[in-house]
This record gives sequence, structure tokens and C-alpha cells, in this order.
Amino acid sequence: MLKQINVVGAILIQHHQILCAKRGGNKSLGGLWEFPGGKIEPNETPQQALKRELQEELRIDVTVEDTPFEKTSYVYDFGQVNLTTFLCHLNHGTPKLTEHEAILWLAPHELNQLKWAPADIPTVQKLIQLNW
Ligand SMILES: Nc1nc2c([nH]c(=O)n2[C@H]2C[C@H](O)[C@@H](COP(=O)(O)OP(=O)(O)OP(=O)(O)O)O2)c(=O)[nH]1
Repeated sequence: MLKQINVVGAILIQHHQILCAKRGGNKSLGGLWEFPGGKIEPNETPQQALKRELQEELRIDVTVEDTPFEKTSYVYDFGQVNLTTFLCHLNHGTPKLTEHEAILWLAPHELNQLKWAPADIPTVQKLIQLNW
């Protein structure tokens, strides 16, 4: 049976730009860009998981929208990632690097300049088409 990995990712928006995060080189998918977030733990809602992950990884407090922006699945060699992305808004703090190699704020039309994790491509395409 294919391992199922349920992951949430944040589309964090500030000044019409989106926060992009580069995965650390020693992780799976190292060096690829992603939406910050991570695996949903047992008994957590997707929103709770995302709030926790952003606190842990970037030391920021965010509000997560109720409705998913996009849901996608991608089969990697280590399992199937089921990725749900949510629009998020920054309440407090400035993102700090703790696990990521780099972070960047980009306008939607600039997102295709980065090499994204394959599971993220549908979300990225949808954001580019919004054309704010
Ligand atoms: N956080 C996040 N993970 C993503 C995205 N796209 C994508 O394929 N993934 C994959 C990478 C990981 O295999 C998994 C998320 O787990 P994670 O971010 O908690 O990974 P982790 O720290 O536990 O690191 P590891 O398991 O790779 O060692 O989902 C994304 O946009 N954000």
C-alpha cells in the first residue's frame, strides 16, 4: 500500500506578495521551493496544523482561512503526498529561518521563476492565473 502523507501548506500573503520557502538540502525534496507547513498530526484540524507549523518553522502567528485554496495529490518515491493549501494572513512577527534554506516574497506572476516541489505546481498555477 502506498504511504499516505497528509500535508498542509500556507499561502501567506503580505503586500500582494506570497511567501516562498526553500527546503533544506538534507531533507526529502531538498532545495525545492514549497509553501511552508508540514504534516497534519493526529487529532489536529488542517488549520491547527498549519498554525502550529508556521509557529515552529517561521516563528510567526497567522490566521488561516476556513476554505482550502487547492487540494492536490502527488506520488513521490517515498509515498503519496496529499497537499491542501490555504490562504493565510500574518498577525504577528517577521518570518525567521529555522529549518528552511531561504525565504522569498514574490508577486504571483514571479512564482514560476522558482523550482517548486511537484505537488505544489497546481497551487502555483492557480495563483499565477489570479493575476492580482
Ligand atoms: N511543508 C510542505 N511540504 C510539502 C510541500 N509540497 C510537498 O511535496 N511537500 C512534501 C515534503 C515532505 O515530504 C512533506 C511534508 O513534510 P514536512 O515538511 O513535515 O517534512 P519534514 O520536515 O518531516 O521532513 P522530511 O520528512 O522530508 O524529513 O510533504 C509544501 O508545499 N509544503
